[in-house]
Amino acid sequence: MTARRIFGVETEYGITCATTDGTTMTADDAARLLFRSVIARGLSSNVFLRNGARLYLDVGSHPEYATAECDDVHHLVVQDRAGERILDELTEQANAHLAADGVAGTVHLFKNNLDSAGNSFGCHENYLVRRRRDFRDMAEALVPFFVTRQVLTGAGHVRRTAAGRPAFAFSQRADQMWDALSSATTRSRPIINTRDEPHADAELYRRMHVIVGDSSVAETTTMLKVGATDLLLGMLEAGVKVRDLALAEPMRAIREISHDATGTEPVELADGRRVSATDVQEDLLTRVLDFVSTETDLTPVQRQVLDLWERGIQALRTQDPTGVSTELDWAVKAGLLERYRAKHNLGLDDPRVSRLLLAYHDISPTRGLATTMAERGLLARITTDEEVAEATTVPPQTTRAKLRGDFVGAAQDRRRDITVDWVHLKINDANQRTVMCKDPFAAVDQRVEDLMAALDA
Ligand SMILES: Nc1ncnc2c1ncn2[C@@H]1O[C@H](COP(=O)(O)OP(=O)(O)OP(=O)(O)O)[C@@H](O)[C@H]1O
Ligand SMILES: [Mg+2]
Repeated sequence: MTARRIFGVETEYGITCATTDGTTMTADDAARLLFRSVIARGLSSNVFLRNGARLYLDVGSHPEYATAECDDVHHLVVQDRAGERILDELTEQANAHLAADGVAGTVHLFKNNLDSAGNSFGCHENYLVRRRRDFRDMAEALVPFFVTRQVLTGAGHVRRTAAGRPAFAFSQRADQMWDALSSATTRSRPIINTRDEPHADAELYRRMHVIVGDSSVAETTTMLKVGATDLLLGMLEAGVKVRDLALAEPMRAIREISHDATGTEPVELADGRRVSATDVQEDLLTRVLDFVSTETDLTPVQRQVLDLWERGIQALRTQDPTGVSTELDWAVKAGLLERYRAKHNLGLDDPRVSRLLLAYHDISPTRGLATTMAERGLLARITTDEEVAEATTVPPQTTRAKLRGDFVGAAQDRRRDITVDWVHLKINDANQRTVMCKDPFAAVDQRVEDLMAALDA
């Protein structure tokens, strides 16, 4: 019933270079410095790594890490954290360069979605779905879920109201979205990007590309974000219809819901009913629970997802975040904010408060807050440092990522020139041998073994 699915998460990171000697360094310069060693190794700022992931610097200055394909939410969380470690290592190298050049500055990388100038960058989720004629219906049925899930998985944000006052909001991303469904990412920034690029056998599959999410710092928030979406998708793919939750104005609702820090103010549905984001989430969770009620082999992480989904709704119902205060980013941040402001008697718009909240997103274990908070029991973890460290070089073992990662690793070890993307593996020599891996579920492939053998030739 809950079929195996492929997922991957792309994270764009915010970058700044804080200098203390009056010199300035733009985000572009900092990003180029960050990628110096990547380019030196592979002659490109767009590389696939031996853990199967993609690391690149697109136009603009946001370094991006796209995890390899996973078929288990726990693995995905581990791979996503591995991306942070890889980028943190690059940050340390960049800082060592600066120090060697006598520049009094520090590069910071942030896992968030807004820079100080208000530019937005994303965290995209990818879900493999079977190709079917009613893809658009399914995507539309998911819109109310994506508009409302920010009350559980939003990163938390201090925004400015129209009157210029600071106020707590659920999401950094909600104000930046312009469309429910569209095939253009940059122009209209839709919730679901419907561009048809499956990175797989196009006759069988589509890749659902979700753009609306906030980047998550808490591992449990990533888990819930992807895990709940996966379960709901499974239910829709099995034929359960969700038609009665369509929103009257999704893009208006997404903003109103983000701005209502209680999660309980109603928004209007297409049928005229008025329900809150919490109501919608509770309704969807009830349907999913009903759908999986006869399921005997839910994975441990699926059970954790359902449990956290339920406790998140409970926290909103009771207006008491205690039960999720180490697991959901917005609640973790609200607690952090509360403690700090009580101690120092500061307003929400005090620059020290802004710096504190930003430090929650700083991926550095030394400069950022997350590592210490986890050590003090203020931030939940579901991975171990060992698992994450291993995932920086070892691909997921049960998907196509294994083929790619092993191929990249073998080529790196033998200093062979190759070209790789999500589907293709190619040796750049006179023969130009290429293998196409169109099945993202396949972790074993004789053709790839032959190709790896050809690396030794
Ligand atoms: N068939 C698939 N189904 C679901 N996810 C996939 C599939 N193939 C690859 N992925 C995941 O999709 C993500 C693709 O990342 P990438 O940044 O290359 O995205 P893109 O949308 O193709 O390109 P871009 O970001 O450059 O517009 C990765 O996280 C990868 O693991
Ligand atoms: Mg991308």
